[in-house]
Amino acid sequence: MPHHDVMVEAAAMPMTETAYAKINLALHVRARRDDGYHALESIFAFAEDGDELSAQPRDDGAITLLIDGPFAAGLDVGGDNLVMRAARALDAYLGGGHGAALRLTKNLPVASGIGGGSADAAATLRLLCRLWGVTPSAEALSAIALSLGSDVPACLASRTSFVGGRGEEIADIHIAGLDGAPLLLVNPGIALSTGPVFAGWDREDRGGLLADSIESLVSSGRNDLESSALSLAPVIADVIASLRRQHGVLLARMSGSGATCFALFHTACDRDAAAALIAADHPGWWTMTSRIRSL
Ligand SMILES: C[C@](O)(CO)[C@H](O)COP(=O)(O)OP(=O)(O)OC[C@H]1O[C@@H](n2ccc(N)nc2=O)[C@H](O)[C@@H]1O
Ligand SMILES: Nc1ncnc2c1ncn2[C@@H]1O[C@H](COP(=O)(O)OP(=O)(O)OP(=O)(O)O)[C@@H](O)[C@H]1O
Repeated sequence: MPHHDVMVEAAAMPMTETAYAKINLALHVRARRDDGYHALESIFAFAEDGDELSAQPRDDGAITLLIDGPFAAGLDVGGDNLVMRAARALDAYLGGGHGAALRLTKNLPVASGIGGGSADAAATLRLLCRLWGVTPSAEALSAIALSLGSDVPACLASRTSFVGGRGEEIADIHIAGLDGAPLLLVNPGIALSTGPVFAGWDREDRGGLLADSIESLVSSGRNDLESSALSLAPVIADVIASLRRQHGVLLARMSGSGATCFALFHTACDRDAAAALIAADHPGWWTMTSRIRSL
């Protein structure tokens, strides 16, 4: 095959990125701020799996989006989609005129506390920087990310981190035994909007987050949004209880504003057995097996 045909074929291959599911291993809400947001302390970790994004260049300067996958039906491809908002924000920062044909395969439930939309937005920024051959400064990219949502800056690197402020203060951390830990996510089939869950927080500061091991995450970590989410969706208590009674569980808790809960396991066998038992008991619940992403 002549060399130039190989080049043409290679150029037609879409570029891809994974939008890694986000897990709040602990989420301490410290205060309601004057701007309506809440000051947080959280340990973010990421699954190795999530939504999938792909992009190809478009010469006409248009940005388009197609959505497929198991949770595509819950989403609109219009300008409100976080993928479109991220693409337009980056294009505007670059002065406009960049085209892309984007495809999102929506594997994660929508409005479920695992940052699906935020991870999609961050993955779109990573993908389009590659597609358009641009390297904005880390500060510029973080500012674009924060304009899209509080979780988006941490989703840019998708590394285990300590997150403070509204979500924009990010420091990498190492927690012994966490990298590659077998992970199970379970959602009872309920969408919960983040705003009302924060609004139901009882405004009691239960103290800061100091956790450097899985054991200290278990003993001193909390999710301060759990009781508010539970009052909106009581079934979350059943999800947490089903995870906690499984063999080989290290830590089980709700993630973010719910309703998805996660569990970390000693072994992949323990995790897979738990996933099978929970799926058999609750056929309407969504489950995903993965591992904690390590870099
Ligand atoms: C619950 C978490 O997922 C934990 O990681 C995040 O704090 C929420 O992040 P997010 O979904 O990206 O949230 P945003 O889209 O920025 O905000 C949605 C709504 O959640 C509330 N919100 C969000 C973040 C924050 N630190 N304080 C808040 O009170 C606000 O009412 C806001 O209007
Ligand atoms: N690509 C997208 N994927 C998911 N939700 C999107 C997307 N684009 C826009 N949204 C909207 O964003 C809202 C929040 O979605 P998301 O799935 O990020 O919430 P979440 O899982 O509760 O996140 P968090 O953990 O940050 O609270 C939903 O109400 C949804 O309609």
